[in-house]
Amino acid sequence: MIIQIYGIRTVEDARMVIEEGGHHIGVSYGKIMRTPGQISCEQAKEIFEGVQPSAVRIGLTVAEDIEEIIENLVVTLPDVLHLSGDIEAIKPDQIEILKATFPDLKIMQALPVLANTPLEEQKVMEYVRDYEGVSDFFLIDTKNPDADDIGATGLTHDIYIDKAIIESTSVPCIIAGGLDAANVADAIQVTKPYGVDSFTSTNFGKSVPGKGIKDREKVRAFVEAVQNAHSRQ
Ligand SMILES: O=C(O)c1ccccc1NCC(=O)[C@H](O)[C@H](O)COP(=O)(O)O
Repeated sequence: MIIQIYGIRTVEDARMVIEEGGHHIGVSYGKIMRTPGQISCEQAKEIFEGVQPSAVRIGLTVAEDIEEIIENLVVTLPDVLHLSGDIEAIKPDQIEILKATFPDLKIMQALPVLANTPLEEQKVMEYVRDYEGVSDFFLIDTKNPDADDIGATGLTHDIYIDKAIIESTSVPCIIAGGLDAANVADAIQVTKPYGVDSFTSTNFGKSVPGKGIKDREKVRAFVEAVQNAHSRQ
């Protein structure tokens, strides 16, 4: 079971997460500031170089301009590009261009799931069909209906929607959205995902600008909960 931890802003946090059992380290970056926790491309590059090759390095962008995404990728060179902006802004044929430009790059497309909304009233299954041909992974994540980007909400959604998606596609799916040490076992048992993701629940309560935000004790509790749930399967 892959464990992906987001919110990595320093090499120290990246190494700590890997020591505690994380497999994918998630870094939100960009030249143009688009999300509150985003770091620069140069900082992301330093983190990715500092952990190579012991983890899968995930670079997150919410940019909606393909030229901007390419310009940032040239600097950061992650193993996986996580597209977490408005899904309709980057079409599958533009992802083909990214894949042709960076042949070794894998794509993780975030799939937006709205909380408290039945599956039939959401477009997520349509997105699965449209994007499965160009995605190496899906991240099934909670979307705030008022935001363009997907994720980092700390909010759960109906895990039976994740189950339906996972059963409908051959693309490996990582589940996300308000997962924590207390609810992740149930989510694993119901959905049988390729992996699980955490951001909010593994952060310190308060963040200090320029410092790491990941709490070792919370990361450890999350990893232990995932490993225990996985060994019971
Ligand atoms: O990591 C970020 O800063 C970020 C910013 C904007 C959109 C998504 C972002 N992270 C994506 C992730 O994969 C989160 O870990 C995922 O959304 C789960 O977040 P949470 O529900 O807070 O655990």
